[in-house]
Amino acid sequence: MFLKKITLLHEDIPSFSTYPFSIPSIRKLDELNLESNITFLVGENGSGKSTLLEAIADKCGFHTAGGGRNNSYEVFASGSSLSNYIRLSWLPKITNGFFLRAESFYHFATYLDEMDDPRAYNSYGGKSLHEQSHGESFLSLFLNRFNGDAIYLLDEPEAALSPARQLTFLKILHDLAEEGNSQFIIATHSPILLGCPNANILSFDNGEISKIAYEDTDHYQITKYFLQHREKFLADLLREDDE
Ligand SMILES: Nc1ncnc2c1ncn2[C@@H]1O[C@H](COP(=O)(O)OP(=O)(O)OP(=O)(O)O)[C@@H](O)[C@H]1O
Repeated sequence: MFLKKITLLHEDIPSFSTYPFSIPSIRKLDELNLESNITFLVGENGSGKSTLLEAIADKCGFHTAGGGRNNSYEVFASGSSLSNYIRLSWLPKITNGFFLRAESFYHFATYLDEMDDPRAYNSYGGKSLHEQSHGESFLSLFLNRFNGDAIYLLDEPEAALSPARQLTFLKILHDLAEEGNSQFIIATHSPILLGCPNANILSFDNGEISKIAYEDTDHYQITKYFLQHREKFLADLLREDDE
């Protein structure tokens, strides 16, 4: 592990009534201890996961639209100033890593193409990411670019992956974390990825960031109930809509 703790510098914050400090989970943040090579961030849409992940990426010097330290390209800038108000505690400090933002990965692929140098693709499966399907390009990144002694910040990596490929990714993740000495912080809605062994799950729900067991997440409970009681679940859901 490398990144051990994230601290919100409360005393420096001008106002808690504007974004990003108005987000309940961020407002209540004090110190967040990371205890595993894999930390998942879960929570309802809009609960603050991406905001925190992007601030960590910015603080690491990664491009906030996606990429590593050496990737500099023109695309929308970071939307929040949270990175100016957090402290990252490392032991040891590393600078190698990557920020994957599913929603802007297209721009990263274009940036590689515009370098107009075949060597640019070496870490991404040997050919343009635009010539690979969305899911294939994600897996190329995970398989070729990700290796040891690095921190990877991933925002919804499951976005392009079929359930089978999510399992492939889970295996890559597990092996890199166990044997490759890589650290991952991953915002996800995937009940498959969340099942990765030896991971810590942090919930952003209920206005705070707190540790949660896999079986207590909505992702696990709703998916399990849906699969086990699909007909009843749908009947109840659709009846509610009709009322
Ligand atoms: N640039 C911005 N300016 C103002 N508010 C913003 C901005 N970006 C996000 N927000 C708000 O901050 C809140 C947290 O957004 P964030 O993207 O961090 O949520 P999230 O937990 O990652 O959600 P999701 O699961 O949908 O990706 C949301 O209510 C969102 O509307």
